[in-house]
Amino acid sequence: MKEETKILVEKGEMLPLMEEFYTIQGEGFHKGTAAYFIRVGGCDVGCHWCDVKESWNAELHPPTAIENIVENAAKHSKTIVITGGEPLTWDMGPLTKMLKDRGMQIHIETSGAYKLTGIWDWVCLSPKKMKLPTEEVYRKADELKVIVFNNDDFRFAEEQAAKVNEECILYLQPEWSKREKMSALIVDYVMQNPKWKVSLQTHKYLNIP
Ligand SMILES: C[S@@+](CC[C@H](N)C(=O)[O-])C[C@H]1O[C@@H](n2cnc3c(N)ncnc32)[C@H](O)[C@@H]1O
Ligand SMILES: Nc1nc2[nH]cc(C(=O)O)c2c(=O)[nH]1
Ligand code: SF4
Ligand SMILES: [Mg+2]
Repeated sequence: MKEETKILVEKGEMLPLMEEFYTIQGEGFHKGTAAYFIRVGGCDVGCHWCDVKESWNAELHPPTAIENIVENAAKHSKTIVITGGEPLTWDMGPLTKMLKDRGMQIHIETSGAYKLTGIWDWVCLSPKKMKLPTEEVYRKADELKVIVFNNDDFRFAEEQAAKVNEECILYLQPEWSKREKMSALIVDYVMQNPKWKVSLQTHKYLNIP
């Protein structure tokens, strides 16, 4: 990478862009809502069941000027979801400011493992055992979305729920490869513990991105 590009990426003025697509938010509180997704490359959290491992290596994704990202997004939707990879690997300040200046609603999908940068209308925190969220993101999370891969994830979910703010909406989402077994367990758990709600990856059932 050219030195010049590296500096712009460090400042958050260019970002390694994996893909961008207009679709329906499949998960969590805003499921069913049309939104433009910006998927930024780079993540070293290392979830073994991650459904987008191609995003991990930032070097495989072209550094892209945020002006170009914003221009494309503006053509499609007022609701923007920034995901990855782990978007908080990078300084989200410049991108989110530019999107806000264009009057957009901006949501983030994050593990919360790194410093929370950027201006957000909605923070979806999906904590991971290997790299726990920062204290700030627990305070700012609008929804907590815990992925359930095995029984221990119910314990982990309660531990994480104890750390988020009072208004945060609590979701349990089955890990996709275990969806049959875990969906049944989640249904029972939510009926026993109704502060939780079920979240499914509805876009996968709809066969959309
Ligand atoms: C691919 S991640 C990218 C954003 C960020 N790194 C994170 O983990 O929140 C987007 C969302 O998909 C969830 N996810 C990833 N792989 C999954 C799987 N196999 N089954 C269910 N949810 C999954 C993550 O927990 C997260 O909520
Ligand atoms: N439709 C759709 N909804 C999503 N919600 C969160 C996603 C993500 O990968 O961050 C995602 C995704 O990849 N597609
Ligand atoms: S934190 Fe997100 S992108 Fe990174 S490995 Fe885990 S699910 Fe995948
Ligand atoms: Mg996804």
